[in-house]
Amino acid sequence: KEKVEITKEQQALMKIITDAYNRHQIPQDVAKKLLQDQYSAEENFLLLTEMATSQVQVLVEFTKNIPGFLSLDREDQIALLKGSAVEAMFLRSAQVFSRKMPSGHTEVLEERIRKSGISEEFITPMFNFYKSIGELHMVQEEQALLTTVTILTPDRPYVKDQQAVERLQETMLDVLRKLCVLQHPQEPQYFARLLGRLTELRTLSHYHTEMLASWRMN
Ligand SMILES: O=C(NC1CCCCC1)[C@H]([C@@H]1CCCCO1)n1c(-c2ccc(Cl)cc2)nc2cc(F)c(Cl)cc21
Repeated sequence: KEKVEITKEQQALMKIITDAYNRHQIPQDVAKKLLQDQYSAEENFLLLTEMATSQVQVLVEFTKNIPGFLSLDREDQIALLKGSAVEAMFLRSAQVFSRKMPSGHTEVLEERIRKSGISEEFITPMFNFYKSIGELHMVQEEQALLTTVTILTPDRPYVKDQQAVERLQETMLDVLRKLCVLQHPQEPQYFARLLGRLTELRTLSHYHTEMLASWRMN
């Protein structure tokens, strides 16, 4: 049973990434808005586009704090951002949905999103993903590292120097793996479960264009 230990450098790396992740929250809290008022399908669609747009800006700022990211080829940086923006948006939506809320709030939030205009066929896979993320009860360091690992996916379209991205992603995966072992000692397969969510996330993201195109406007 090897003793898992996070090195000083890995500790520092994790702090930089987690602080950056927490700093770059979405300006106005979309969950609060949805809990306060009931919006029409058009208003919900507008809210989603506004949120997604501000999320992209947040993502760009966040990646600047990923050690090594700015040393990548500039065009590769853009390819990584473009390739991960939708996944990062769904991952953040899942994390917002899974936040501990006063009793009854999550149910209201779910109901409002179910009725927001999204086509029926996408509701189930989307909430299955949100609930599978919620069940992991990730600590904020794990959330930040999981988003970082998603951004640093080497096989995004148009990435030229995949090796350089792979090296960075490996560095982050090593920290995440150790963190999972230390945070969830009772669950040796926790890290594997976490990575399995990234596969589900990629599938959900394939629906994104169709989800927008089929938004049920009145
Ligand atoms: O604005 C949203 N998410 C932002 C995106 C940037 C990061 C912060 C969260 C959307 C909007 C809100 C208005 C109704 C329709 O869903 N949203 C989605 C969602 C995302 C993609 C599509 Cl195509 C459909 C729905 N899932 C959510 C889960 C949630 F818990 C909350 Cl609070 C909002 C959620």
